[in-house]
Amino acid sequence: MTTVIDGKAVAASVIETVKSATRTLESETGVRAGLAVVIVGDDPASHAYVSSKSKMAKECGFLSIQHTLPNETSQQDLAKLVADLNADPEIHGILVQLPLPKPLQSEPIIQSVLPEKDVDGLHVVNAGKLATGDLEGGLVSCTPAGAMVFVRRTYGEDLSGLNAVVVGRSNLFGKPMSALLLAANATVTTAHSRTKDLPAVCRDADILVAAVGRPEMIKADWVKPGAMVIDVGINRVPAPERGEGKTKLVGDVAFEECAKIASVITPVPGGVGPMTIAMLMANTIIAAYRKAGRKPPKF
Ligand SMILES: Nc1nc2c(c(=O)[nH]1)N[C@@H](CN(C=O)c1ccc(C(=O)N[C@@H](CCC(=O)O)C(=O)O)cc1)CN2
Repeated sequence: MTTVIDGKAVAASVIETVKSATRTLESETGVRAGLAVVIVGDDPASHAYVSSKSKMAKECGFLSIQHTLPNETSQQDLAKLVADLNADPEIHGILVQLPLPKPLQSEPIIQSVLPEKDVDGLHVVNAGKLATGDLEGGLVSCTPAGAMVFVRRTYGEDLSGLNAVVVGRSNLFGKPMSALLLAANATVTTAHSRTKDLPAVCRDADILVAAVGRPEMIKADWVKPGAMVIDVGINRVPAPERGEGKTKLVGDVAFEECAKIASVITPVPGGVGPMTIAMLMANTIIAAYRKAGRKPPKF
């Protein structure tokens, strides 16, 4: 029997932990966790994600601030906003929604967020801590942190003896996911578009993670029987079967056929996606606990 992970349910359990930790922190120290989310431009998907983040932050009991800036925002004005948020003692977490509209450059902005407020986990200090196996001191990028919750709930804390293959090497997902799996003692391969015989490499994986952005690229014969398959892709494709001009979301994994081979699999939608926002809340409460000199909860 294949287990299809219910990402919404797991995310809801993470949010319950965040809510309880928020109440404890406020009642014991008077500190209310604060999250600032910054969005530039008018991309509809980004606006939807940011609204969900701001709404969820309120539900968690945080001070939730959203800065919505126009397309024409200059690099300097955006940098000034980040500097102001860095200096604001009520704000424990800062997230700049990506991608930024052209010609804005995201990297200088990401690196200007104070590492201790970088709840996206993208600052080189946080990426470096993760790369050196320091999982307690830094903040981890939200989507891989969420995928690791699924892995821990399936296999436990120690992945010794398991082969993990991560297809994709982005800074937002592939690299931190590989580092997290390695820190949990898995034998990790980071595969990408230039990997030779990708299907054969994937077939070796006990844990196969797909983050390539190519609809349904991973096929059933790429999957080792009994493997755990985590799909991080979110691709909107035409769905003429639903009516003229209709679309649907699919992952990077051909779900129906791969579900017959895997023992555990995540769906799209409803798998890793909801964990991204839940782990942003988790990172914010971790940052607030650290600022207050308290030991943060574990997720
Ligand atoms: N600064 C950041 N920018 C972006 C990130 C990020 O982690 N930090 N990730 C993505 C977008 N994203 C959050 O920002 C995000 C993507 C998807 C989901 C989600 O819940 N997806 C649902 C489907 C949603 C739909 O119907 O469209 C799912 O998979 O079930 C949440 C957050 C890029 N930018």
